[in-house]
Amino acid sequence: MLETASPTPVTAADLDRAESLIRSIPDFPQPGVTFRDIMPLLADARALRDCVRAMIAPFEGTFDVVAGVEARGFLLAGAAAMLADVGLIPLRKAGKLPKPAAAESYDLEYGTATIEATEEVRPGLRVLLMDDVLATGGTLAAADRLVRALGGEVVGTTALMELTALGGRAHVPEAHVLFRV
Ligand SMILES: O=P(O)(O)OC[C@H]1O[C@H](OP(=O)(O)OP(=O)(O)O)[C@H](O)[C@@H]1O
Ligand SMILES: Nc1ncnc2[nH]cnc12
Repeated sequence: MLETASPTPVTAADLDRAESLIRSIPDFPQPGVTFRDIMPLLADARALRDCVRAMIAPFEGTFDVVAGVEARGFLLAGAAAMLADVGLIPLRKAGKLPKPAAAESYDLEYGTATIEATEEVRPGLRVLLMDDVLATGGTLAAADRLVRALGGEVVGTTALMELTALGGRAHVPEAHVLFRV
């Protein structure tokens, strides 16, 4: 049985506890940005497990792989792939993959970036996209384009938290998120 099918569901209280472990750092990485630091949450076994289970629960049985966006998305996607007993596809920042099959560029809250994927994203592969933060939505929208450009099927998008003031949901309207700040 998959871990996500555990008879003990993740409760609202579990998620409140996990959310309390997200640290807000003012003016990082630049003045005016409040950085939402998930390191305390990741360091807590119960919070990490509860969050990953809740992030993938709505999609159980619908995906062949989890694709995580470098770097923080890797941490959650790796844990999710193990829980769901599926493979992991890292979507890497430009220049890291020796043999990229496709690339997509996008704007960030603080800068611009390009992500790349390998040919392991094959036509018809059912992919669950995963990241820590939905901010402007540029990253997850680019990840969606990237997977589709290689013929993959995006079955869903899941993030730990949404920074609502940045309006990213307009770019990924179906995204499943645990926390809204
Ligand atoms: O919705 P968006 O505006 O696109 O922003 C969200 C992205 O920004 C952060 O990544 P970042 O590029 O800072 O990289 P990191 O994970 O390597 O820290 C975060 O981990 C998301 O991937
Ligand atoms: N404010 C923020 N905090 C943490 N991660 C982010 N990614 C984009 N914006 C972010």
